[in-house]
Amino acid sequence: METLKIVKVGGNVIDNDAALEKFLSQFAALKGPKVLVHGGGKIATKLAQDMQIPVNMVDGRRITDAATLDIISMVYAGKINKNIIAKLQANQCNSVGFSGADGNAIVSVKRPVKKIDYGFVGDVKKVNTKAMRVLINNDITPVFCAISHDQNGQLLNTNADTIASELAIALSKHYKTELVYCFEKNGVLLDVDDDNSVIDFMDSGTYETLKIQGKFAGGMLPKLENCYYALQEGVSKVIIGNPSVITNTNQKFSTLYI
Ligand SMILES: Nc1ncnc2c1ncn2[C@@H]1O[C@H](COP(=O)(O)OP(=O)(O)O)[C@@H](O)[C@H]1O
Ligand SMILES: CC(=O)N[C@@H](CCC(=O)OP(=O)(O)O)C(=O)O
Repeated sequence: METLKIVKVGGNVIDNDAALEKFLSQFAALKGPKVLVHGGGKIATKLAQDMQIPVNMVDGRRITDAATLDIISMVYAGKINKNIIAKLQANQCNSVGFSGADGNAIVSVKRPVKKIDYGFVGDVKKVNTKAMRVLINNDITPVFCAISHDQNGQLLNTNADTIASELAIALSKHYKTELVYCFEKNGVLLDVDDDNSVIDFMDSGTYETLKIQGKFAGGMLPKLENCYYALQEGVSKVIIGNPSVITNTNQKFSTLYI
């Protein structure tokens, strides 16, 4: 089976022009089949604040009312996705932008209201890989934003880390999949304020212990949940590191395993 890399890049990198340019030139140079997933939560938050629309995050997930859904659709599927595609084309990486509605790629259901009403947030139910595989097998890179749909005409906000892990799981039926999460820190840190405290290897037992000790917060919580879920569901390798990890394996990063 051919190896396919699914690379997710987070909002703090996207929000920094120089860091994004550097990352995209490194991503474009990656050999072999690949898929890019991007977040953009930080930019959506800024725009919502500028428009005086309240921002509510619970455990790293955005409560998405109708006004917020409009903002994230414009920001994720529009501004960010199209800018990334243009920059990849400038780096000779032919690419096509996707939301989960395109090619019926990611079907989700609106999260049921329990303790919290997340609004227009989708939990992934099915990933259809047909359209993306046609592209991948023709050397064209799919670039996904953090939006899914319910197949009844409704767009839904879905955490970008979840989009990446669900794509990796579905594509693992057709390729050997490696999932790489890139963000602004050097990896999963024992002390979030010390970028040198990278946990090189973390098994699921250590993860549970450190979670109880309160070592992870905010967006790191859904990120790690997604990582272990992906490993359980057939993804071969999951790593977390700063953007250079995709081309430079001499630097520190975290490898997760079950
Ligand atoms: N133990 C930890 N190690 C690294 N980052 C952590 C940790 N605990 C919390 N974080 C926070 O999680 C954030 C990453 O989550 P998030 O912002 O969702 O990432 P992304 O930019 O990939 O979307 C980091 O910016 C950091 O502030
Ligand atoms: C439901 C939910 O929380 N969706 C995320 C999707 C964007 C995202 O995940 O962006 P980063 O990777 O930059 O954090 C949000 O709107 O913030």
